[in-house]
Amino acid sequence: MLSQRQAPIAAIATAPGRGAVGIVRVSSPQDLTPLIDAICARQLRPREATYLPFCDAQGQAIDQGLALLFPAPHSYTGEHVLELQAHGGPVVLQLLLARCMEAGAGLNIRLAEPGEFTQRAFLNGKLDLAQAEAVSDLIDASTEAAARSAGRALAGALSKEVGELRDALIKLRMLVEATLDFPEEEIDFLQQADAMGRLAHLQARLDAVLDRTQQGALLREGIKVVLAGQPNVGKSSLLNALAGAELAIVTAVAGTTRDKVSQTIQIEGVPLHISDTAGLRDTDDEVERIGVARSWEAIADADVLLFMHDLTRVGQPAYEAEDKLISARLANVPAERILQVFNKADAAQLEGLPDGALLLSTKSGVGLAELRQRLLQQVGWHATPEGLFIARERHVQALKRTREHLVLAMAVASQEPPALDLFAEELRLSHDALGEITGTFSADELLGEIFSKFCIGK
Ligand SMILES: Nc1nc2c(c(=O)[nH]1)N(C=O)[C@@H](CNc1ccc(C(=O)N[C@@H](CCC(=O)O)C(=O)O)cc1)CN2
Ligand SMILES: Nc1nc2c(ncn2[C@@H]2O[C@H](COP(=O)(O)OP(=O)(O)OP(=O)(O)O)[C@@H](O)[C@H]2O)c(=O)[nH]1
Ligand SMILES: [Mg+2]
Repeated sequence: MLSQRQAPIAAIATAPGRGAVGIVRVSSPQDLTPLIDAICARQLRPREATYLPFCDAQGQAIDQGLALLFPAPHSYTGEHVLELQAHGGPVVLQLLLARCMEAGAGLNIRLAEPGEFTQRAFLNGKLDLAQAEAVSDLIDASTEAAARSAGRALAGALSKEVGELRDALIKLRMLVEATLDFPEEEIDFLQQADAMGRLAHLQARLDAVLDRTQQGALLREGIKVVLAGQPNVGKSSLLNALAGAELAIVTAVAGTTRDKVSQTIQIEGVPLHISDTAGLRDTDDEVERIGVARSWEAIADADVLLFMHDLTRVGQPAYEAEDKLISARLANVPAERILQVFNKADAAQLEGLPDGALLLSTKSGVGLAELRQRLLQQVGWHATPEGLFIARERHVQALKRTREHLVLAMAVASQEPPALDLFAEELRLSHDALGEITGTFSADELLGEIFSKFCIGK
C-alpha cells in the first residue's frame, strides 16, 4: 500500500468525450522536473499558467496548451501536481496521457485508480473523509438541491457539526480519564462534573445532527417508489403524470405493462426512483406471468410501495376477490412502507372509503400534489434544502452507533455505584464511532471501498 502511494499517478481529469478543454493531471510526492523538462521543455513558475507546446518524444507538438504546476504541499492532493490543460478531444488527451506515462517512466509513474487523487488529498490532510465523499457526491449529484448540498458538505458543513460533537465528547472524556487516575474521588466525579447533564446535552445535539444527516442522506440516495396494483387501475398513467412525459404505454387493455418501467424524478430536490410494474394477477400469458413475477420482486425492494386501487371497480366481487389474494401476499411488506391510493376519482362515486384515503385522478390531475407531499412524508422528509448538507447512509449509521454508546454510558452512570471504567469505555467507543465519519478512525478496507466508487481522474 505504502509503496503504491509513493508512485506518481496520472490520469485524464475531465470527463472523456468531446469538451472544449481537457486536463491531464499528474500527482507525485517526488519532484516532477524530469517530466516537465521532457514535455514542456522549460521551467514552470509555481501556480502560474504557461502557454506552450506539449512535446512528444521526438520534440513534435502534440497540442498547444496551458501547463500548471502546483508544487507540494500547496495543491489539491498535497503532492506536486502538474496539470496539462489541452484541447478536449478524447484522442489528443489519450496521446497526452500516454506521453506522461512515457516521460514519467523513470519516476515509476502509473495510471491513477478511481478516486486516487482525492484519496491522496485525504491521506495528506487536505480534506477529511466526509469532504472527500462530498467531492464524489458533487460530481454525481442528480438534482440541483443535491449539488448545492454536496457543495456545502465539501466546504465542511457536516465535518463542522461532527467536530463540535467531538469536542464536547473529548471534554467529557478528559474529565473522566483524569478522575480514573484518582480513584478516591470517583464517587463524587459524576455529580461534581455534572456528567449526566453534559451527556444529556450532548445527546440532544447529536440527535439534531443525526436528523440533518438523515435528511442529507435522503437527498443523496433518493427513494425507491414502486407503483403496483391490479391491471388497468392506472399505474402507468400515474408514472407518466409524475414524470411529465409519456414513458409507459397506457391503454384500456388490462395487462398492458409487462416489463418494469423506471424513471428518476425529483420532488423538492429529493430524487425519487419510480418504477411502474405489470398489474398483479394470475394469468396464462407467459410473458405477462414473468412481468408479474418481476412486479413482486420490485415490491420486495421498494422503500415506498404505492398501491393503487381503481375506484370504478372497488366493491365489484371479481375485483375484491383479487384484492384479497394480493393483500394476503402483501402481508409481509411492513405497513409503514405502503401508501394506498384510489385512482379514477373523476369517474366514480366516493362513498365508503377509508378515512384519509388518498384520492387521485391521473386524468384530471386531482390529488397529484397531495400525493407528492405524502410520498415525501412517508420517508420522513421534512427539511428545506436550503442550508442542508449531503450525507450518506454510512454517516447515519456511524451517528447511530455514537448515540448507542452515549446511551450505554448514561445507563452505566446511573447505576449505584457507577463503574467509572465502563463509563469511560463507552465514551471511548462513542468517540471512535464519531471519528469514522471524518476518517479519524477508519479501516483501510472502508477507505478502499469509498474511493473505488469515484470516477477515474478524481
Ligand atoms: N484546474 C483545476 N480545477 C479544479 C481542480 C483542479 O484540480 N484543477 N479541482 C480539483 O478537485 C477543484 C479545485 N480544488 C482545488 C483544491 C485545492 C487547490 C490548491 O492549490 N490548494 C493549495 C492552495 C490553497 C490556497 O491557495 O488557498 C493548498 O491546499 O495548499 C487547488 C484546487 C475544482 N477545480
Ligand atoms: N377515468 C379515468 N381513467 C383513467 C385514470 N387513470 C387511468 N385511466 C384509464 O385507465 C386505463 C388503464 O390505465 P393504465 O395506466 O394503462 O393502467 P395500468 O394500471 O398501468 O394497467 P396495466 O399496465 O394493464 O397493469 C386507461 O384507459 C386509462 O386511460 C383516471 O384517473 N380516470
Ligand atoms: Mg401499465
